[in-house]
Amino acid sequence: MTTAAVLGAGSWGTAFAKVLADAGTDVTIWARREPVAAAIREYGTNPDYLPAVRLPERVTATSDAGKAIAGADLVVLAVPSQTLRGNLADWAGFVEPDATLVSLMKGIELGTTKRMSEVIVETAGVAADRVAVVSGPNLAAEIAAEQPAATVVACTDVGRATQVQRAVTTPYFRPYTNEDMVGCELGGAVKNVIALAYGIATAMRLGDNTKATLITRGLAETARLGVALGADPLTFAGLAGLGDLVATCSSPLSRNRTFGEHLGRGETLEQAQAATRQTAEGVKSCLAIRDLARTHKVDMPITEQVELVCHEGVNPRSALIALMSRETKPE
Ligand SMILES: NC(=O)C1=CN([C@@H]2O[C@H](COP(=O)(O)OP(=O)(O)OC[C@H]3O[C@@H](n4cnc5c(N)ncnc54)[C@H](O)[C@@H]3O)[C@@H](O)[C@H]2O)C=CC1
Ligand SMILES: O=C(CO)COP(=O)(O)O
Repeated sequence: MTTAAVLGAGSWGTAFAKVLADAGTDVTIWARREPVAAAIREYGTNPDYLPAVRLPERVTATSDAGKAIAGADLVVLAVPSQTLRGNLADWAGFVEPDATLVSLMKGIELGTTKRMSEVIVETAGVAADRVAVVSGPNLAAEIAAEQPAATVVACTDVGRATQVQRAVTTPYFRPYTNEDMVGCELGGAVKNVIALAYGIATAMRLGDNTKATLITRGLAETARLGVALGADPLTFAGLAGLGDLVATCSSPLSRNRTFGEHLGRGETLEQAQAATRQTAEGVKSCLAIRDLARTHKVDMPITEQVELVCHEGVNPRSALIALMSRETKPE
């Protein structure tokens, strides 16, 4: 019998706790705010993030992270990428010696340009093969509504990947295992940046050819970076690559796409932040991904322009002109 702690009671942490419980795993969610933990315990709902979703009885919650983590076989991390290092420093001492740490996060750390699994290894002081990543086309609200979806569980230890796979297999959630951590994590992080570009294009009323071009060339630059960092190029054709990119770009549920729409309507970063509440990871990660690309001498023109629009106040129309006037080259 597997038990899990889910650290972070946002949309994905909450929906993922439901998946675990529906697969037969006992789950304790850690919520930063006690009223959220109390509502999950008493009413079986998360009023702030997924108010319409009734959580299974196997799900409970606490605002005491130590209580959630102690005894858990799976420690699932579902906080914003940029807060992970600080959070995990407080939590690492509670993690059981053979527990698997599972990252749900889709971001790259600012300053260090590290992937989330690297931050986990460093901060929790665990071997890299104890860390798994779950990534795929998994919009939280759709999963919580039990709309059929698939995902990837990546881990260099195939046994652990299979254990996590088993712990999250339900009639509506179908996980595949994969050993390519780098590819899965980059696919998840970079698609958020491309979804910002897609949202900008949507608000500018650009057509389907433009949007298909953004998806395709966005995937090309993601794969270029991935290959430079040792990923398997085939991963980018899979669920954690193309699958997640298409879901995020095409869905009005995506926070990154929605954030991009605000920018595309001419709002400043501050105005877009004020108008949106949940985590849009691409806004910060675009800086770290741009830095990573420059370090590895990888050309990522869409990411460069998204960063300029987000953080340098560049007008979306100028960004579009810059992309379209680049030197022509073979595909
Ligand atoms: N929502 C979705 O559909 C999906 C999200 N993800 C990824 O999952 C990760 C978590 O995202 P969501 O749950 O969607 O975010 P969210 O914005 O819904 O919730 C974030 C949670 O983190 C908490 N939080 C905020 N600042 C914190 C801090 N300083 N310390 C500790 N906790 C803090 C919030 O209270 C909230 O419970 C992100 O990396 C996201 O990219 C991945 C797949 C699907
Ligand atoms: O990662 C996601 C879907 O797989 C969710 O995307 P957003 O964070 O843009 O909502």
